[in-house]
Amino acid sequence: MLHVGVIGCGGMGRSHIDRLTNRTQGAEVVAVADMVDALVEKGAAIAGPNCKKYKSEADLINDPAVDAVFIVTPGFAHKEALLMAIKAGKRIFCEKPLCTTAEDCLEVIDAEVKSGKHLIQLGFMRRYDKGYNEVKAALDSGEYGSPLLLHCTHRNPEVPDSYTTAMAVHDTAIHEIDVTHWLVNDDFVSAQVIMPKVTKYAHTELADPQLMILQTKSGIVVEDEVFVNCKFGYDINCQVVCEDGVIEMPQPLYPTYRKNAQISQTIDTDCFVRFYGAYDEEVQNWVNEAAEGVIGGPNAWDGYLAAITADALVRAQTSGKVETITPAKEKPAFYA
Ligand SMILES: NC(=O)C1=CN([C@@H]2O[C@H](COP(=O)(O)OP(=O)(O)OC[C@H]3O[C@@H](n4cnc5c(N)ncnc54)[C@H](O)[C@@H]3O)[C@@H](O)[C@H]2O)C=CC1
Ligand SMILES: O=C1[C@@H](O)[C@H](O)[C@@H](O)[C@H](O)[C@H]1O
Repeated sequence: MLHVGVIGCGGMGRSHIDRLTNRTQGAEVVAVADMVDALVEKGAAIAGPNCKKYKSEADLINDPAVDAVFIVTPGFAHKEALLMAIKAGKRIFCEKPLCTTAEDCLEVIDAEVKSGKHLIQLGFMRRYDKGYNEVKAALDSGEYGSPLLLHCTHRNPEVPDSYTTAMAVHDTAIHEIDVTHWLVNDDFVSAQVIMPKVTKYAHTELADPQLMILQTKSGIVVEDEVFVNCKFGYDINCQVVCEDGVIEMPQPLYPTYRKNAQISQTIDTDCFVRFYGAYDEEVQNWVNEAAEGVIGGPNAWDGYLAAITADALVRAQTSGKVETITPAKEKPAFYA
């Protein structure tokens, strides 16, 4: 049994506590931590009566009863917890993003490499989604030829007032940055953002929607419409245009209804429902792989590549220019 401590008992943290407790084999949440007492209580209540409660993440990480930690705090708080958990030699599942700056990601990478152990998996759950995996299998079969162009949409019904223009990149498009680089197995070299007319539903400071354009080393173009006040639902699409055909990611299966001369079908309204199966799959895999001491999913280097791509997109939001993406160092052999 893998004894897990979960840091951060907000929306995503409680979702992972429930997943680890009720839908994952081979793991038990033995401790939770949050700065807010009421949230510690809520998180522990999901895990059960034996769960330890901490206010300090350091105390949870250094508890010898904790074999592995889940870091589910906001991105800006990840670095400190990651460095502490690496130092303690704990297996880590860290929600996206790895860190909010590329420099911080490199510091974490250096610490992991120095530890000599593969410890960190990142919460890029789309790599575990059935639909994306079907697209990947079709691409890898070679039957459709080389991918040339990807059309993606990432639409959320709404966002809180605290959501900023840069978060459209760091918090939202970061999923397409990772999953499309994984789908086509190529790294991004340039980034551009086009700002259309702003929706009347965006709060005053927010540019919404945004069209983000990325290009890979081999020339593949990914265009991603990020629209976080679309109002109608949580709508994720991905279409890959290849030399010998087009592959479109399937949508979740819901019945279609015919009434009053119209056809209708349900659209999910949040990521928790849309990617329910993917979150369960990523966590079960991470637990299974703990026995072998390997990290099979997205690792810290993937987190760094996503961070430098995100940084270029954020620069492009204000410059209006095509920004280049250059890693500050070669991929360490450790991540080969
Ligand atoms: N993979 C996915 O689709 C999703 C991932 N996320 C990620 O999950 C993480 C958490 O997001 P939410 O739960 O939505 O945020 P949230 O703000 O609801 O919860 C974060 C919690 O962390 C606590 N916290 C902050 N710093 C702390 C510290 N140093 N020690 C202990 N507790 C601390 C806060 O008190 C808060 O309760 C973020 O990295 C976010 O990007 C969130 C939603 C979906
Ligand atoms: O990760 C997530 C949120 O943090 C983010 O705010 C949303 O835009 C994404 O759709 C969701 O998957």
